[in-house]
Amino acid sequence: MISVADALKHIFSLASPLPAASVPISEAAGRVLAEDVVAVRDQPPFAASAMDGYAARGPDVAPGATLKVVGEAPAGRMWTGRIEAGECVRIFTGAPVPDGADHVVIQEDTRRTADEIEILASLGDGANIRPAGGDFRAGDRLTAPRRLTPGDIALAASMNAGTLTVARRPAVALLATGNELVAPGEAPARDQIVASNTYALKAMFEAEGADVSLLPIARDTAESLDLSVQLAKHADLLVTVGGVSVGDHDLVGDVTENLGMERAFHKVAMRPGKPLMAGRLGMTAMVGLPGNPVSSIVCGMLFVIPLLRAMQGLPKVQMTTVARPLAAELPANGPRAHYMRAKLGVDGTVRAFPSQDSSLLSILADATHLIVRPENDGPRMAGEMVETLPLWPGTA
Ligand SMILES: Nc1nc2c(c(=O)[nH]1)N[C@H]1C(S)=C(S)[C@@H](COP(=O)(O)OP(=O)(O)OC[C@H]3O[C@@H](n4cnc5c(N)ncnc54)[C@H](O)[C@@H]3O)O[C@H]1N2
Ligand code: MOO
Repeated sequence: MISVADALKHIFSLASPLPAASVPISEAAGRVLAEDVVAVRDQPPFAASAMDGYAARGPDVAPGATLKVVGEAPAGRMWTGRIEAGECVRIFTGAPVPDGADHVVIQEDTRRTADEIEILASLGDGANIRPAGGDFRAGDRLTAPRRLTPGDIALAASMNAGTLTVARRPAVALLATGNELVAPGEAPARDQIVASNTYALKAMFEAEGADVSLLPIARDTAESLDLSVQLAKHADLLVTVGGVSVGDHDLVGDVTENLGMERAFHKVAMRPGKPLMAGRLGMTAMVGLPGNPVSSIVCGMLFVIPLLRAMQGLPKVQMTTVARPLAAELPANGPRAHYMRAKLGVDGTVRAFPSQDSSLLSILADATHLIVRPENDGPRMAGEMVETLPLWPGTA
């Protein structure tokens, strides 16, 4: 059995970064940027008014002063004259500030008559002008690689990028295996259960930018598995669920090896997830997740998500953990790293659920975090800091 860190190294060696593609900016959120976006002009491109009011010259701006209104500058239509002493221009938020002006007096601080304004005693001390290039300059970059957040998209749009170069979405074929499984909504026989894992995994991988196709459930026969694996031939990644342990009906390893899989490893010193397997089948990377629902979801999170990120050009790093205090003591851990379902309390502590059986989805759904116990970690007291992984980012 290898360690979680070594298993992840092997998994990364299965990944080659996918080629880049160009997408309209309106479709780019959540994709991984493959090429820097470079600003072609300053933003704002001109000194712009930050308020609705009157643009004027600094020395003229004083309570009690009277200024002649000589023009109007709405956003999108600049006033091209030059403001002289004793003059002002009616201006609106976002409009270019006319030459000669270095102040915008907000309209609340003025009294307007037909073609004059009087500046009131309430005058504030702000110039209310956004300098040219105050946001970014021509040549500034939004650097790749990065997963594009809505904020990045707004910045790239502002840099005038109509299309962005992003990594192609990894094509993932997801395959549940087992005679006992039916799809949700179907009628299970008395000795059957409903497949659950692949639906969670599909959601997790899609949230990482993958294009996931759910293959029909394979039966525990070499023929059925063989056929299903063939269906995944054009995928970048095949993720199987179940059939990787040592039972007579656990055929995923044998079938994929007969089809030419170069195995990277089988079995990892972790709980849940011990029978994890990975390798390469031709051009397709393959990860064989254990069948128990929690095992597959934990392994999907620890290994497949970092792999999908690496395929999209992001750094090859493990999932980021956060240290949090324990709500209650934990006994010493054994020789396998343990990923314990836990709940974050309002006081910021994490409490492990008493049962950690890897079949219990009710506990997984109630959990917010996994507590990461390293191999042979000693007993831990309440209040001690432990590393945690958020289970469902974006929901807490
Ligand atoms: N003698 C041993 N038996 C087992 C070992 C072992 O080391 N020695 N390891 C155990 C561990 S740990 C795990 S995890 C499981 C994993 O085995 P498989 O990957 O071969 O998974 P299956 O046997 O096919 O299924 C296990 C369990 O999960 C249910 N399952 C499978 N797929 C799904 C699905 N898509 N949705 C919901 N539930 C699923 C399946 O019905 C079984 O109950 O092996 C242990 N055994
Ligand atoms: O470690 Mo297996 O992954 O529980 O149930």
